[in-house]
Amino acid sequence: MSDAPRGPKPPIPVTILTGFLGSGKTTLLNRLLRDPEMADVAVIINEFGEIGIDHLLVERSDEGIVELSSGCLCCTIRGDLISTLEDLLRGLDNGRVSALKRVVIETTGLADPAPVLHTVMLHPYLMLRYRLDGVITLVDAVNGAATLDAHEEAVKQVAVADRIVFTKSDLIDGPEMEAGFSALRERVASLNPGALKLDAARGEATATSLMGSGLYDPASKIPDVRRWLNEEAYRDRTAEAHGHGHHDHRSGHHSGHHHHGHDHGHHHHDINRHDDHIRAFTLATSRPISAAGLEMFVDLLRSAHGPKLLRVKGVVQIAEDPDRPVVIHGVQHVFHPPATLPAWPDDDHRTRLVFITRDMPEGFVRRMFDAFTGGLAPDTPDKKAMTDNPLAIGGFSGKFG
Ligand SMILES: Nc1nc2c(ncn2[C@@H]2O[C@H](COP(=O)(O)OP(=O)(O)OP(=O)(O)O)[C@@H](O)[C@H]2O)c(=O)[nH]1
Repeated sequence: MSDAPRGPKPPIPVTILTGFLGSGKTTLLNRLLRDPEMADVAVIINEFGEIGIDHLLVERSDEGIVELSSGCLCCTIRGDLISTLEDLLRGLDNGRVSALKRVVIETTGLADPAPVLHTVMLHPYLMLRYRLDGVITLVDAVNGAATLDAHEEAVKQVAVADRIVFTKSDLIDGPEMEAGFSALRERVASLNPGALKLDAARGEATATSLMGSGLYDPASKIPDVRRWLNEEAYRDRTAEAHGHGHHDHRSGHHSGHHHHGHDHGHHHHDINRHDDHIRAFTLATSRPISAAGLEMFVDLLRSAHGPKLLRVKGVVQIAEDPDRPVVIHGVQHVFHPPATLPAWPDDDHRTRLVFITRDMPEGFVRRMFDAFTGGLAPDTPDKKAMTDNPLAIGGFSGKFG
């Protein structure tokens, strides 16, 4: 009965909002929900987290979906996340929900964000209708360092992010706190060089800057691979690590030598710091890989090393079809089905991948990729041996996980 075109509808982008307990997720959401940009966006929050949103609700509804005066839809998770996402689709399909531009899912503070991502990306039906756009992670400017020290999940939340928002920086007062915050920003940047960093107190955490961090910006026809990967940031970090010093992007703070923080870092001498397990690096090569080789590389990464992969994204040049790049996008062992772009967005046709890993060294990933592009170093096992037994690779001493 409707005039709507038949055939599959384009997938709805999903944004994950994460951040440790009390990092300010509800506060930020409350502010975002007043933004006209958030019209036709559905926000899914946990029952526990809804206190701060209550005063925005214009009506209650039995379905658990309410429309705010800004046009934003708000749902609380009544059953599980899957049924909430299905309810939204049902509402859209039967016209009860007039439009659904995007879904934002607020995760509980303690959570490892991966299971939420898995719910969306591995569900056979939901993955056809929803697509992961990006992950926003909130980091408390005052308590963030202690949280990163104490909780591995917090480190993971930072590592998987596309956008990082520093909250409560308005509470930073005096040189000691300034130094602590400066060290925290430095630490977050080395955990995740590519994510855009925003400061809530400076008004930077707007709907426009937070949403649409994925490759497919509905506003632009040509995917902005450069912006999405931001691999320059990874290279800058590597250069800094080799002694080029760092520049502080926050205006008025150029000293840059605060970050030793001996008096704040109780865990300074703790060799087991969670951060030390994390590596952020890029892999770029002008050697194309066969379609089958890429599939095996991704399969091997995912099946044997999934828990060690926090985030992987990039574009890959395929030997059989070098003019159309394949997009790779994975969070731990969950990968989006590879998508083929109609053309390269610019003159750079090299394979470019960015990785954030835990206990998986750069050299290991590089050798594994090289094995599938035929660029094997003479002293490494050949790719047959590797696919037969991925543990045979030199320098790797992990176990299947
Ligand atoms: N000064 C200041 N306080 C903030 C800011 N953001 C949040 N808060 C306060 O921090 C506390 C926790 O904020 P919430 O927004 O409830 O944090 P949350 O991440 O939703 O917390 P959980 O749902 O418990 O995980 C509240 O008292 C907020 O008022 C900020 O940018 N500046």
